Amino acid sequence: MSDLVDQASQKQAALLLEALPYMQKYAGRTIVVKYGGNAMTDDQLKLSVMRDLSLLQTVGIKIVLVHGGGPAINRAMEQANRETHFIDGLRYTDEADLQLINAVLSGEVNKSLVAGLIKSGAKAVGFSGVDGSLIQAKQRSAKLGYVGDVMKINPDLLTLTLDQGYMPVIASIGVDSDGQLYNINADTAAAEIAAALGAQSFVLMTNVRGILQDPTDPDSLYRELAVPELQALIASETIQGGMIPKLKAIIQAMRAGLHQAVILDGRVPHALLLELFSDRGYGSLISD
Ligand SMILES: Nc1ncnc2c1ncn2[C@@H]1O[C@H](COP(=O)(O)OP(=O)(O)O)[C@@H](O)[C@H]1O
Ligand SMILES: CC(=O)N[C@@H](CCC(=O)OP(=O)(O)O)C(=O)O
Repeated sequence: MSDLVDQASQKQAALLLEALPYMQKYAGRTIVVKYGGNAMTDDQLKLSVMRDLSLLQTVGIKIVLVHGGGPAINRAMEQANRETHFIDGLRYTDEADLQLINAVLSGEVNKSLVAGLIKSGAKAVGFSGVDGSLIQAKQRSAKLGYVGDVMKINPDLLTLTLDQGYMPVIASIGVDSDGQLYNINADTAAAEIAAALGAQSFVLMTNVRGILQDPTDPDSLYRELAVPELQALIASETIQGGMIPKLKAIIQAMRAGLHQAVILDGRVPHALLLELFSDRGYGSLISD
């Protein structure tokens, strides 16, 4: 064996050994991962994220994957010649939009992720928040149409599938007791699910390194923050756009008992593994 191969194998073994205590720390625990539409930039990258999730399942971590799909919805709306507008970061949703959004999120995006997980050797099952009344919702306000607020999470279907060794993959569509569906922001849905399951950690994969002091400077990353600091950042308007619902969802989930959340760049290969399995951390770590 050449020296080069030998050195490379040594490095690989060292990395595995470094990861071991973290694998042990999370084994048997639940981690809720929110995979944002803006991090699903191409099929290759999506598959690489599914491989990482498959590895986490293989080492005994119970993963619940909640996904968005904003850009895929935008494309479908454009193709259908429908106008999109957002109010405070939430998409106004009329009856026809709701049908299309449900088809894109619960159909196209959900099944492509489940297929990617199966291709990566994982056991995965996809459903939306409608199935098993997982996400019980109500209308947020008339001015947003069929946008929902989460009233309650019914975790039965999640515990059932996790106990059978499957990874549940969830589209953020909710339902009320009359069977009316609602479009729900995926960050909010994921945070509510993390709180309801008493998850060990809640990881949000997006298209920035984490929470930035200056949104135009990737090097201005906050590595660690606590909830009161998040509130101050929102109040000072350092946080804008799509980052606002993320932080509000984390604050809400922490009030409901979540202890740890992480925001990281899901477009960086293996960011999830680097975050969970090394001392260095990777994105912004938020503690209660
Ligand atoms: N202080 C900040 N730090 C990081 N991102 C920020 C900040 N303020 C605003 N943002 C914006 O929030 C976006 C992430 O939210 P969003 O586009 O909704 O992502 P996703 O599709 O993953 O949910 C970033 O791309 C960035 O433009
Ligand atoms: C009410 C509302 O705005 N729902 C979102 C649901 C999808 C989502 O949140 O996707 P990302 O995580 O990729 O942004 C929407 O219609 O875009």
